[in-house]
Amino acid sequence: MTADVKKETMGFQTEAKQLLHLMIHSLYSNREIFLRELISNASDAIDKLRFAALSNEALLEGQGDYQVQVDVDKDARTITIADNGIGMNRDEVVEHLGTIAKSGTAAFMESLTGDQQKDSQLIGQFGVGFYSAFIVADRVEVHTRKAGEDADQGVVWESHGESEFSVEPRDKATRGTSIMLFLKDDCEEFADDFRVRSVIKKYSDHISVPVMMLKPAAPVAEDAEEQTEQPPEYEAVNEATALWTRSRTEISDDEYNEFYKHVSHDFDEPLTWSHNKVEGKFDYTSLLYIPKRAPFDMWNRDMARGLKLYVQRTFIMDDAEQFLPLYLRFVKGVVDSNDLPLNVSREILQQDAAVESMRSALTKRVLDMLSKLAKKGGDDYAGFWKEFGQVLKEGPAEDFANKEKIAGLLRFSSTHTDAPEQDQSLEDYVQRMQEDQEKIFYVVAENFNTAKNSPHLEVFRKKGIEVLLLCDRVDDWLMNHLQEFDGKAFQDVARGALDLAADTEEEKAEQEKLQKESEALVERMTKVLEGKVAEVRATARLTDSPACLVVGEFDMGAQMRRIMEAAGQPVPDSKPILEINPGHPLLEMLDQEQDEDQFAELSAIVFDQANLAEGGQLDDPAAYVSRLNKLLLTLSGR
Ligand SMILES: Nc1ncnc2c1ncn2[C@@H]1O[C@H](COP(=O)(O)OP(=O)(O)OP(=O)(O)O)[C@@H](O)[C@H]1O
Repeated sequence: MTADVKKETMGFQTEAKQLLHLMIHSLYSNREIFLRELISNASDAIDKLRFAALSNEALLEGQGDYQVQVDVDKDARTITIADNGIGMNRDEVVEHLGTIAKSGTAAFMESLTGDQQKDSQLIGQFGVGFYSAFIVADRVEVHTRKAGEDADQGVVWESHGESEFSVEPRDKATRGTSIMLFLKDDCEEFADDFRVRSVIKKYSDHISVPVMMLKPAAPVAEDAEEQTEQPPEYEAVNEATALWTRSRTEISDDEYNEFYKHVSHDFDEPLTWSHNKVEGKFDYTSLLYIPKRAPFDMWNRDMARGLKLYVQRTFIMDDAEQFLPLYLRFVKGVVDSNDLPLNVSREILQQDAAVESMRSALTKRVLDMLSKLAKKGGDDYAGFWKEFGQVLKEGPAEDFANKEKIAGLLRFSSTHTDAPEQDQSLEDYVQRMQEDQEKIFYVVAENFNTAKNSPHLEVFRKKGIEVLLLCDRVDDWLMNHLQEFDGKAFQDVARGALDLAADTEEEKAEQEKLQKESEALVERMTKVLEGKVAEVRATARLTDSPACLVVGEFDMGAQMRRIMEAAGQPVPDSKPILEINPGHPLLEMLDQEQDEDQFAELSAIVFDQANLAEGGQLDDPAAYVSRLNKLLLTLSGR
């Protein structure tokens, strides 16, 4: 049987085809990155073998020197990247090189705009990987064989990067993967030894395995009588020590940046990083990065998250999620422990006391790194907040111990600026607090405008007291877990009775008078609104609006109630309190109304409007419209 008979041609998965096409076009101006991607994959494959060999030495086939070898052939216009890593069997080749296994790929494809510049950033963030070979090559041949298997289990995968690829068996004596790129006409620079060396140096210096290239031939002496054939000699082109093991002072920003791209598969540079060696009870090194941009799948529950775990410089696993809490899931990097056993598994990590203590130290590190970024000023922290603020807001609920620290990192919009940008810190707020103000006030609403124009703010605006304007979905939940900051309690302005310490004695007396005078009105309204409200009471918190709704001190906030209802969750049955502004002409009119039916109608309108003003939904909107229409008609006397 000839090899041809076993050759099979297959089609790329639709998403893979789209990605290939887009990548070739949008990344062309940055095409040298294909080398970084292929060397990064080769190094990952070696890491995987090194780990597998810990429990099965036979996989090494007696050859434990790991390396990546890069060969160029100017005449044939090819470049070959070969590794002696884990390799792939036939099924793996088809799966890994013919499909994209990442969850959310289809949604990602839909988010592409067709605008080259924007798309190239998105694609970078998605991770370009193996397919980047087709930016420079019009034909790619992958010859691979899984470590530990026989030579006749070798496979060749080949494609022109259009819609199809083929696979066929071919013997391979050595384990690992060799990728040969047949370069496009205008990419022959990548068959040039000097050019390739400089690209490797630039992108792959930090890779811990040596990347070998043929040593330039020594000049042959003219009087040499007979030229003897020397076996080709290879030399390492990169530094080949794991970057995090080197001392901070020796590492340049460029090297940190490139290493980030290797561990994160991000195309962009990181926002900041923190590199630390810890000695003492536990010995470990960590290198943690904050990305500039949120990954496309940050809200996907199955997104890959966590750090790359090494034990004594041996790669153990990707996405070790036990080292950081969920609300810091955007952090990328490496942790290398000297204490954990080499055969550590995910299950062991979950129960290990050393891991627990590393997790709390690493969490502090990240929070400190963010505080530093925030203190530095400039746009960096604002950029961070825009991308990851929503995730950080999950923090106080998840991480009780660091609540105060996280609170210091939060940013809000507030009546101080009245703008939707979330750029005010609690520290700023506290500094601006009035002399006898004891609480930090906030309002939560569906959206920014509803928050900003909330009737609950009227008295605060009048008195010049700042209120935080919250309108993100997580906000009600966040505030349930944030009781205080800097010793000052938080107070929802739409919850419970309003007690402003800033009120003067005169104002307090005035309020009491108001309560007394409106007793009759309150009683009448309570009667006609029975079943709809828990209570009706007069308030001094309104200046322009006739009424507003307030939730009881211990009841669920209105926003939380709406979210839970939308999610089909049962919500406890609690009724709002209607607070009225007796000085408002509408209420004065109501007070004068003798006709009890008319009084009931008007009261119902006041109640429904208070609900609408805070972004609520009416129980019976049609009844509201009909009441209002009846009222409008009386205007024209019909
Ligand atoms: N040199 C190699 N040796 C062994 N397996 C490889 C090699 N190169 C690629 N693979 C396999 O193919 C898969 C797909 O590679 P690809 O580079 O497209 O994506 P990735 O490395 O998983 O992530 P990213 O797209 O973010 O780089 C890899 O996960 C790996 O399983």
